[in-house]
Amino acid sequence: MILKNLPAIFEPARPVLQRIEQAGFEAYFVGGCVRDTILGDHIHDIDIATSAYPSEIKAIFNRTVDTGIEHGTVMILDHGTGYETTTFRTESGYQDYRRPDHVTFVRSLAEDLKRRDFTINALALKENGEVIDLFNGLTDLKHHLIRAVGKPEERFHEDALRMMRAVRFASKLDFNIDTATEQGIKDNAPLLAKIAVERIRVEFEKMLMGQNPASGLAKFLETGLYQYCPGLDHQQAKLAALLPLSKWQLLSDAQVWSLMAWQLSLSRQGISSFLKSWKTSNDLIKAVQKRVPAIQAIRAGKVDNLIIFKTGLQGLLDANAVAKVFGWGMPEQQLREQFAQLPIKSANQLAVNGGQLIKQAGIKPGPLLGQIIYQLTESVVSGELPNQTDQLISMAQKIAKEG
Ligand SMILES: Nc1ccn([C@@H]2O[C@H](COP(=O)(O)OP(=O)(O)OP(=O)(O)O)[C@@H](O)[C@H]2O)c(=O)n1
Ligand SMILES: [Mg+2]
Repeated sequence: MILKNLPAIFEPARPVLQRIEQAGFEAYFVGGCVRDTILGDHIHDIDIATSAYPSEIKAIFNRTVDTGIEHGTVMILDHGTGYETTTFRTESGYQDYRRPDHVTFVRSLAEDLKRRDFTINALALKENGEVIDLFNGLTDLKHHLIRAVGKPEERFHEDALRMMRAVRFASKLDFNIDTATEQGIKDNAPLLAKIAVERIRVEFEKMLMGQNPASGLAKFLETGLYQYCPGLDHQQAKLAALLPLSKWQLLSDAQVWSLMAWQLSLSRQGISSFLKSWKTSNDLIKAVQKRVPAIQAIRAGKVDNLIIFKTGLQGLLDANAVAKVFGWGMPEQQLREQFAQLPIKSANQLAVNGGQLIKQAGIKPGPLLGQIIYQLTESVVSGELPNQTDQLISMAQKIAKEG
């Protein structure tokens, strides 16, 4: 197969490959960028593989950075753009199911491609548009099939994360998984326990943000992979309840994890421990804790000023995206308008601050001050009280007297 017009992203990289070839070596675009070009999908980055050793690449180009030289990766800097180039390699060992004990540089493209995960990811593209397809990746692309290169078990023993990649691609591309490959995942699913949770998390998130997340999730359940993921091992029934829902379109990790927290009925504390077991950031934990009550409000048709204020616009839109999965979504424009009409949109817009309450309302610093500010904020947000300094101060004095 020859691709006549390569997407624009390849153009500036072509001279880089040409220079490697002129120096007597081979160089190809490889991996996801070739797959996505043939599918006509968006390409987010370009990977280059070459027969030249790192030292040889560094001799050809003036400006390079050693980004992963022990694995054969060197970044070539060309007109302000960096191109990651990796020497063809074979790997051996894999005693821990996640990284090779030895990386050996080789001169043969075939040797390099045969240690890649799936046939659709083992295509190579020459600078002139010629596609090298040694494992029938093109046929599998046409038939929408994810198939391991060679023996599935060997590929999954080399890197157990590839089992998660299979279900991620099934969702992302809306592809099926070849029967032998799927059997390989079932047989080797327990090896996922060897993989760092951060790496699993990336694949899990991408799975739920794909074109057909319900299909990816179904395979994640059928193969038993879920049993080796934090907090999901006993949740088959709740996860399976998501499968009949068809209107998924999640766009961010906050949305993905809010859906999980909602579906698993997690409390505020439960969200924190669940997400800590997935090693997410604290910001994400806070974001999910904000979004779950908003999902509840949307579902109940009780989206009042207070919940809008507490959740914030982005949080509301995320909660609504999750609610949509269940068919409860509100028109986005309505949420935007309700937010726009809030008397104040953040706590610092309150017409009085702690210092003023101490000086002008005679309130002592301490927990009561915090409570008063909270009550004033609530009254202003809900429209009971205008956001005017004098009115807020007299209200504060009244609360202090009564409290
Ligand atoms: N566990 C892995 C990870 C990657 N690869 C190979 O390295 C390429 C690049 O990896 P990566 O960028 O992680 O995945 P892509 O397939 O490019 O998908 P995307 O970047 O779109 O997520 C893959 O296509 C595949 O050939 C592999 O064989 N095994
Ligand atoms: Mg990639």
